[in-house]
Amino acid sequence: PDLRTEFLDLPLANPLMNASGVWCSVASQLEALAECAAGAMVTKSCTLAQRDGNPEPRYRATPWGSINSMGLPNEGFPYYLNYARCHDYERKPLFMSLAGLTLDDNLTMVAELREAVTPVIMELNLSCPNVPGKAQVGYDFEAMDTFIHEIADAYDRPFGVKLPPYFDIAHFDEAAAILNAYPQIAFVTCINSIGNGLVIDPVSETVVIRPKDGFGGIGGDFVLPTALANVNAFFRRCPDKKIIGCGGVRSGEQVFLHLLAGAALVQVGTQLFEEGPLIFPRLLEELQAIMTAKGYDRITDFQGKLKTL
Ligand SMILES: O=C(O)c1[nH]c(=O)[nH]c(=O)c1I
Repeated sequence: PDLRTEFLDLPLANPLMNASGVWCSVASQLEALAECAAGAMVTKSCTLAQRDGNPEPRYRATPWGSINSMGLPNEGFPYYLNYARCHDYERKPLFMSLAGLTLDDNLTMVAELREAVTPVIMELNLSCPNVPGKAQVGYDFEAMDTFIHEIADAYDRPFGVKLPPYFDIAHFDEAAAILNAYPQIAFVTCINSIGNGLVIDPVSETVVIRPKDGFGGIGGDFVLPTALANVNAFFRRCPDKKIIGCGGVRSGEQVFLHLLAGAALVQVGTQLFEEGPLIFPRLLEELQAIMTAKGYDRITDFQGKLKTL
């Protein structure tokens, strides 16, 4: 079967990529992603200045997924802009994730990104749940509208937003209404981690990560139904936009489900953290096996064709 696809008029070898934050914080990791089998890649969300992030331990894998409260550690915007300038775009598209701590910081980064002659695709992260004292924009619809309005004005190209999971139909409706008011938003990445879960070790009777009394974003198997719901909810509500699926992918089957639910591309987070970039050839093989078994020759044969009862 043919796994080739395209995104914003760019050809991709396949619809897979990393989730922002995983295996993409420093040049050595970015170079590994550039060389691996994934069809695209994205950088760690960055702030204007370098950040150490939260105290460790701040990430833990569990049998059903992961919990993290990294706290937005990153090398700072100039570092990732420099990588974007050096990236080989013939090899695969590069997305750059921005997560400024304030609207002004985002506007400063966006203005500089606009001046930089690079075909990088901006993914605006509105959903970081782990910066103490910063409520995430994705759950404040007024702030979300303002952020997007100002950033769309300051930027001259299509871009996307990384959203948190929503759980109420009224919130899907309200968030989609905001996004649909901005044609410049070409894609929506659903979902970021499910914020502020709590993993407790029954033996030590202790939380498993240090920051925020053990509260952190949940990823992995546990979030798959919520991820698929958010992908499909925005796929139905934003017909003029692409949806990038993220959440709960550990095998070809979940890639297939995200594509069926309407995803154009599929990001891998927790399982990439655990397995490394060699997960991508495995996921591609497993996806191809599923397509062969079902008689699908290409992604468009089933993409977005989820059936209801
Ligand atoms: O704690 C983090 O760095 C982090 N962790 C997440 O789970 N999602 C995010 O968007 C971010 I910026």
